[in-house]
Amino acid sequence: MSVQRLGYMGFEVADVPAWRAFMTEKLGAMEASSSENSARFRVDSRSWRLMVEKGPSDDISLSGYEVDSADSLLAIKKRLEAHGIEVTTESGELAADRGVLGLISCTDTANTRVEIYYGATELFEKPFISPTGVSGFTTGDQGFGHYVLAVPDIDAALDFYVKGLGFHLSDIIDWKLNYELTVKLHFLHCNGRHHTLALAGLPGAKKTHHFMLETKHMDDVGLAYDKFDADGTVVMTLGRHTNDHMLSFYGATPSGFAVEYGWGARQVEPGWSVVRYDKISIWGHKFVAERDRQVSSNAIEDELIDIDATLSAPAQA
Ligand SMILES: Cc1cccc(O)c1O
Ligand SMILES: [Fe+2]
Repeated sequence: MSVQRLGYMGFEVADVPAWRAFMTEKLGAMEASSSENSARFRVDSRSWRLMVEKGPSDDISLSGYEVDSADSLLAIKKRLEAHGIEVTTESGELAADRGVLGLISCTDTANTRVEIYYGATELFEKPFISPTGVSGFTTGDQGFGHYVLAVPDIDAALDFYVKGLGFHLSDIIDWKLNYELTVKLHFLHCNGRHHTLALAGLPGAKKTHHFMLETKHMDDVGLAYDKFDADGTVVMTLGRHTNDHMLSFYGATPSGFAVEYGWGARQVEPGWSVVRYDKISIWGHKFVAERDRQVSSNAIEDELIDIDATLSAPAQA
């Protein structure tokens, strides 16, 4: 028994209002609930997929993995305990808070909380409607998206997620970040999504490198790209990945890590064989330096203002 799909994620963020605006106005997610210190968001028929709670870390607070039944939940609990991982059976109150029928939890080797549940809440009677008109997000059996974590001990993390939770390796990319630093990225799948989780052996200030949402139409990506470009928050330009062939860009979140917004990924098929890559992208995905971001959006803005001034100037006598 292994985890079946990524059901939800939680982030601890310093600025909840900024995240409420970011999730709805930039990513086109639907606000499910909010208070002064927390908010939850929908991207499909489920009652929620992303949660932010006020706190200083500006980093991942938990991941929530789904299994299909009470029996599966018991089976994964036994698998984890047999692997020496301590598992907590969570209270009915916390399960009710998550909107699930059964909930257990453990902690990964980088001290990140991992929840496993069955019986999430579907809200077909309250259809998902994107506030920015996103056509829809690719979720369902593939879970709601993917995320990349920087971990201090890659072998320990792989043992937890592969031997413990039952992930399978899709492929490896040796990502040459600069002349001195090449990071080995391990891409892991637990369903047809090419990767639900990627691990980088890279002790960093933050655990979260990015989380990813996949849209149903390519134009959803372009329309979102323009929003990030307009306020200078594109972190990596449009590009297409070598391994999952996703067309995507990366934008800055209010917490300093990135969001990847993509479309058109290929899935892991039966008989998939592990390969390796030297590049993360077939084309594109160029880092946008802070200076360039500001210049590009301001320059465009200035140009538009000049054009307006010209158009509105009184005709020369
Ligand atoms: C860095 C990176 C490389 C390949 C696929 C991804 O989704 C990704 O984020
Ligand atoms: Fe990604």
